[in-house]
Amino acid sequence: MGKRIVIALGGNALGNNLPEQMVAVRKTSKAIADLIEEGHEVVIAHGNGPQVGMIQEAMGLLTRAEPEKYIPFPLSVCVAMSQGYIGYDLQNALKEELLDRGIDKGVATVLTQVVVDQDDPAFQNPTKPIGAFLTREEAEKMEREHGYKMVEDSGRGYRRVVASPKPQAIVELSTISALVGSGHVVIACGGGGIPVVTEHHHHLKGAAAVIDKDFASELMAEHLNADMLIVLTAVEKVAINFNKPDQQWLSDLTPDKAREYIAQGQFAPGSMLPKVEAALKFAESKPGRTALITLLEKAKDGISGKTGTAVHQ
Ligand SMILES: Nc1ncnc2c1ncn2[C@@H]1O[C@H](COP(=O)(O)OP(=O)(O)O)[C@@H](O)[C@H]1O
Ligand SMILES: NC(=O)OP(=O)(O)O
Repeated sequence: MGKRIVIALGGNALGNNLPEQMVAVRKTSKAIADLIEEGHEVVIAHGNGPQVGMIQEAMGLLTRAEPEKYIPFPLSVCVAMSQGYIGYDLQNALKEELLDRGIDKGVATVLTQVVVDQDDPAFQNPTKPIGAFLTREEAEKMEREHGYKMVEDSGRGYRRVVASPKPQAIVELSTISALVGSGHVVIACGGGGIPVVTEHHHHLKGAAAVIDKDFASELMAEHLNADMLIVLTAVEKVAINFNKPDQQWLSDLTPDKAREYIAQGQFAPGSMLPKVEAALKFAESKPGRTALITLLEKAKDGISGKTGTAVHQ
């Protein structure tokens, strides 16, 4: 029987720049269309780390070059831009792939705002890596010239980090739910959602942050009463002792084991840790719910229990 599935697409599903993205979304669309063809209801969220960093960098260059002409763009607006252009590419590639298979379904991106708490301690402690991977020298230059906080990201180079508060509520949830309920394929909560804080008189104010898309996808999966949360990334399974001689790939993970491994520091912050935390939260949110972490091209096999790391009670 078809399941309701929320998919969180990682960086490798989108590429690092526009030409890479246009190629990547075609492959991504094939994997998603396979699930729709099998009768699953699919809701898609995606990351935006490289893209939002690039957009903010480009906007920063413009405003620094001609400060009398351009006003700096807030980070929340950069997140909105990243949702727009990734959603545009993804919805077109997926629509085309579905039509090629004779499936005529509406596919649309919902520009999504996600409420965060303005007192979230994350605002005082930036942890979310965005933008390109840099060398140590380049990172030190960024620190000196722009006052950015830079960190080493899982052995892949240095990246800027920004605040990443936890998602509290999805503003456009009822719209997303109505579209999904009437058979449309929805792309929502892109880049974790545009972070907003609530002010007086229903006013929403953009916040300088990038929400983790794994946590936003988890929240959306809970609220849409999804059966599965699938986090698609660059590894087929989650490992303990990752990249060490005694590395061990995990097929099944109970919430208790996940907590034990988290306490041991088995999962890198900013990369695998939020995925395992989101999977654990979803698995515990209601009996019968499963979260799966695997490769994009293994999504179909993962759903049928052949691969990936499944987190369930
Ligand atoms: N314990 C672990 N098991 C598997 N992968 C891990 C682990 N710790 C860190 N990683 C790294 O985390 C990466 C996934 O994080 P990241 O690339 O940030 O995600 P995304 O796909 O959302 O862009 C994997 O490709 C892997 O290199
Ligand atoms: N917003 C977000 O989580 O992006 P990445 O998945 O690219 O890090």
